[in-house]
Amino acid sequence: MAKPLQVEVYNPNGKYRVISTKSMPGTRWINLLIEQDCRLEICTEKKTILSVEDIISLIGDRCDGVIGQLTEDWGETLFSALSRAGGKAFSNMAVGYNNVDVNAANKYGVAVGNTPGVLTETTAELAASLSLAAARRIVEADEFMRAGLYDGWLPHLFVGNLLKGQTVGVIGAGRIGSAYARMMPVTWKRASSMDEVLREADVEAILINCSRGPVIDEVALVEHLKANPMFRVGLDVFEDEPYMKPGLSEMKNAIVVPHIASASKWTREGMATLAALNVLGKIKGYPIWGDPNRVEPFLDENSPPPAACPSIVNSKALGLPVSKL
Ligand SMILES: O=C(O)[C@H](O)CO
Repeated sequence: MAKPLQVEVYNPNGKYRVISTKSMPGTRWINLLIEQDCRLEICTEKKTILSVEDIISLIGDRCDGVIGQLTEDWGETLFSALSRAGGKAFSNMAVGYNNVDVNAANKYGVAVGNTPGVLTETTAELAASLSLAAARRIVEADEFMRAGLYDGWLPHLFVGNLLKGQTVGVIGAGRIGSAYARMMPVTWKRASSMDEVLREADVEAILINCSRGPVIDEVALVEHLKANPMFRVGLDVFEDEPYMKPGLSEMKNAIVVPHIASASKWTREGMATLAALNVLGKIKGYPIWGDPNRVEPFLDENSPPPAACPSIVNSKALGLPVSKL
């Protein structure tokens, strides 16, 4: 029999059993759960990505809710295991939920939470940082310095692109894309189609992806980077994460970072709190918050959070009531 995974247990006599598949930033989310009579088990296994079998063993015979991560495969197998254990609540600690089969969750009556509203500015700041770093070749220049190659100023040394006054093309200008456009030292306007974005944008020579890896064909991108040394890319996410397609890591005109767009302390602690409150709210039978992007009341450390689930993506399918707060 497989060895049980290591867990850290809080409030062992709590009435509701909640699992978090990973340790998450901050402590408020832990306190909120234990104050509301939850026994919290946090998986402390060293491996980065837990398998479906690992999570089944964490769920065990009785489990009221699970807080999971975007690296996990939440499909039919896990939702049926959670349902068999009596659980009706799951939340991703992420705004994206492309790792979740929502239809399978609906089939087993499990609410699926996510964490919008708290990532917008943090993600936009990383996208802006990547744009500026790519335009001004900061990573290449840093590597050059550290390698001891700088032996004096030269007219051609690391010449990049000036962004001021250019037009940036944002494909998918929702909350994050719009915040990014406002941060950039460029002019911007709304376009009506992808073709118009590509026709009008000057910053086409720099491609930034802080959404999900599969929106870019990474093999084609590597070929394009090889053929066009002046084309630059800043990637936070990868087609086959955590792997990069062959050749990408050798490209000097690519900046690659490990999916850290939401990685500010405030945002990550907020995501943990929202994910915990999604699970807690469903366990307690609370209604669903009316506007999932208006999350401030849940994040105010000086007052108790509203008695509501901050964001449940399948609330309509499950017929869950909406909060009047
Ligand atoms: O979906 C999300 O929340 C982000 O990708 C995490 O950084």
